[in-house]
Amino acid sequence: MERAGHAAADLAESLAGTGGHILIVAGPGANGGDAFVTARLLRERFFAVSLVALTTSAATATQGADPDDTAAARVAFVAEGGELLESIPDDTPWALIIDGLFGIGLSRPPRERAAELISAMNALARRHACPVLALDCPSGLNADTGHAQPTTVRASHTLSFIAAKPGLLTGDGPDYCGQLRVDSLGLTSGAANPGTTAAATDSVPPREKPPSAPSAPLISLNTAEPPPEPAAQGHIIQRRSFARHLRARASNSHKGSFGSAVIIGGAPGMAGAALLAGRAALKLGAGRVYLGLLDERFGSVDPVTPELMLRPASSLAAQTADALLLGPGLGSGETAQRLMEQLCGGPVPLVLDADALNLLSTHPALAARVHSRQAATVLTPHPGEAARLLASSINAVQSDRIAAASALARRFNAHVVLKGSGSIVALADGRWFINTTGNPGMASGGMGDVLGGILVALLSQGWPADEAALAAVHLHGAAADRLAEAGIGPIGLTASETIDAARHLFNRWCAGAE
Ligand SMILES: NC(=O)C1=CN([C@@H]2O[C@H](COP(=O)(O)OP(=O)(O)OC[C@H]3O[C@@H](n4cnc5c(N)ncnc54)[C@H](O)[C@@H]3O)[C@@H](O)[C@H]2O)[C@@H](O)CC1
Ligand SMILES: Nc1ncnc2c1ncn2[C@@H]1O[C@H](COP(=O)(O)OP(=O)(O)O)[C@@H](O)[C@H]1O
Ligand SMILES: [K+]
Repeated sequence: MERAGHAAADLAESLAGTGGHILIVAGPGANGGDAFVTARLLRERFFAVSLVALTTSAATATQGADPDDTAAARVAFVAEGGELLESIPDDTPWALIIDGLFGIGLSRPPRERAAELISAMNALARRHACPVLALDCPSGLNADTGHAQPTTVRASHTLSFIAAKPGLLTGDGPDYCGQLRVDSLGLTSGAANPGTTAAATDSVPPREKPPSAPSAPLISLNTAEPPPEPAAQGHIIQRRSFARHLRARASNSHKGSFGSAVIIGGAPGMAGAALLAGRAALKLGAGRVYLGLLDERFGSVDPVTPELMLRPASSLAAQTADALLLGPGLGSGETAQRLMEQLCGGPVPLVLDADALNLLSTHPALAARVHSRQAATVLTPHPGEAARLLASSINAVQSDRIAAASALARRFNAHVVLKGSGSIVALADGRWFINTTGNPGMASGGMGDVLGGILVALLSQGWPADEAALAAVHLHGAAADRLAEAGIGPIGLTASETIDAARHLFNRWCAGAE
């Protein structure tokens, strides 16, 4: 706690500037303890500090917390002349607000005085245009799941202690955390999270690079259902998670060296989805890309990308493929269903997206077939598709994205990419990862088709399915981030532009240029 307070005071000092007034709100548990230590240290550094505690009675103040640490921090603050205020002083031009109300111990929605303090912090930050520093986790955000309560602190900066928590990186987390920074507090792996390496202290801007520690483990708290062995382990996806497959091409290679990707979809009115997937597969290096369109009126050539081999979908069922993507614009008619039945049992890696997932949710026999496949399967649902597959609601999926993705991975014996802000990749063996690349510019039509195309391209080039899923998700988001940094987005970013950016980045990664 003392170390947490020091780290917080250092950051607060840089955020508040000189001579500013700092408002600190302290809760009843150890998060409040961190706030008392921070307040004491900032007073020692001559800042004007106003500290408002949720409970001012020492007896109730330590309930549920580490009573010794929190009480000692409170006593030390008061002993050095600090005052516990009942309410937030009026008319103070706050330079910084520090939220030390709740951290990982939030156990119910904030109500009454707790909710009032959170609302006041948010309102004052808006009124004074001042930064809000959340200690460990913005109060009201579930640090396990990324689900925000209706009353949650909207921080501009979050300083998370020991390691990042999953809920800071997915769902509502990034919007409420602002710039995320992780301080390991000097703890080594064993102390932080047995069996993992320590988290780094690097600054993590929202939606961008995670801490650059070797494997950036996350503290996994209590995801709903315990997964099968090996024990579930949360990590942030980093390039090193799949770097061993990033390599330059051998000179003596030919198109057969990079596999055939087969993509089935494009029912009448939905050819665009399959074309986007096909173009992505081509530009991410598949040796040959066959596109089986259900809309047979479309013709046999895509004039924009004549390299794609367009075929009637039914004729591709027997085509030799090294990897298969089923679903972009597939529709849910009888032909789609028949093709699914034909192709699901095959011995090659299979990606199921979009309508293929919807068919899976309504046809138990197909689901059983997918579960018993010999080759790897990757499912790429967005939250709506995940909800249908789980016979649940989008709200339920979004309120615990890790649990939802993990449940699907178990149910279908597949690797699952649950898309959206902070995509979750849950692997069939129980491990799960959070992706921190990507931005809201990706909330545009066709972006998911591009992900499917990137994925099938990597699979056709022989990548193992688990690492292909991690790499495709990471690359897809990183490409969109690159474009947004260059002003091509987030507003108006298109799926087609993301394909070209992904190709550029992938080539640089494979060449070791970055
Ligand atoms: N575990 C560790 O090694 C460290 C923990 N630290 C801090 O400790 C925090 C966790 O401490 P705690 O476990 O005490 O948890 P918190 O301080 O997050 O909150 C727990 C307290 O809040 C109450 N509470 C929860 N939800 C409430 C609600 N909606 N309305 C009113 N009261 C509510 C609980 O009854 C309990 O008293 C971390 O987030 C971090 O800030 C740091 O000091 C660094 C080291
Ligand atoms: N706010 C966001 N932040 C990060 N990534 C996003 C965001 N919104 C969408 N994406 C990504 O964009 C893609 C959208 O996929 P999907 O919803 O299937 O789109 P479509 O059906 O139009 O192809 C997914 O990879 C998803 O993770
Ligand atoms: K907090």
